[in-house]
Amino acid sequence: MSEIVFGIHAVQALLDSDPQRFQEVFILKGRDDRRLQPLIKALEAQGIVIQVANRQWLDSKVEGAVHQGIVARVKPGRQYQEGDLPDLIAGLDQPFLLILDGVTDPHNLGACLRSADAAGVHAVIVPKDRSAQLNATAKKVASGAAENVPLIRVTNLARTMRVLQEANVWIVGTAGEADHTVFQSKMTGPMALVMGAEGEGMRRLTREHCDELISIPMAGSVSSLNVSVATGICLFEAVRQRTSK
Ligand SMILES: C[S@@+](CC[C@H](N)C(=O)[O-])C[C@H]1O[C@@H](n2cnc3c(N)ncnc32)[C@H](O)[C@@H]1O
Repeated sequence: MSEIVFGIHAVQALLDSDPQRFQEVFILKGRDDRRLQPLIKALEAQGIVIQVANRQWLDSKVEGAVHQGIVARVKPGRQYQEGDLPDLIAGLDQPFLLILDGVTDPHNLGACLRSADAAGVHAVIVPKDRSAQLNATAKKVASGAAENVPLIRVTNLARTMRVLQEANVWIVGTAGEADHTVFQSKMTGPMALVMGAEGEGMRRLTREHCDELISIPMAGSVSSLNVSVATGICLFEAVRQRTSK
């Protein structure tokens, strides 16, 4: 079994975090740019096999995404299971979690993972039957974050939310119409932020299981933000609060 990782940042991030996972790397024939060269050198220094491939072959490996002239075949990373969640939380002082209730676009999943990683989120939770796959595109957009942040797929999201609440995790849902804004919310303790689907937002049951609903104030004519943008705003407001003395 192997997975594909592509793009300069994603390959670099995996090399930094877990070089043992590389099986082989393919670079575009004739590609000789300044951004790729240091990465090739670093890969070679780790003894990783590098081969040259033509554009058509590389394109065929990445589902039409932009590979920036580099595609790696790697061993699968650690897969987290639903049963890992209680242990993961138990080991944390102040759990900081992100729940994506129905984000189905791999670009959005990747962008949310990237923001989650940057914000120091301990795990991202998604419903098994209602989420984008962590495919090559999501990993590329995540820019290495997919290798770092545990992604946990759960069968019944409402049940998982109850488990989190029993562990004293405060669950903050997001909805454009909520009266309380993200800037008024207190996000300093153990918490899980819940984001909704691209089209319909959070499901009714998910919404009902939230302890609090917050909105991001919208000043213009558009009624909502892209889910990954909204994720970044809410996570970093939480980071601001959690890190200010
Ligand atoms: C494109 S929006 C969904 C819009 C949907 N029509 C709704 O009413 O929720 C996707 C997700 O991004 C987040 N989001 C976008 N704009 C937001 C805002 N102004 N306030 C809070 N959350 C927002 C929410 O998590 C939402 O479920």
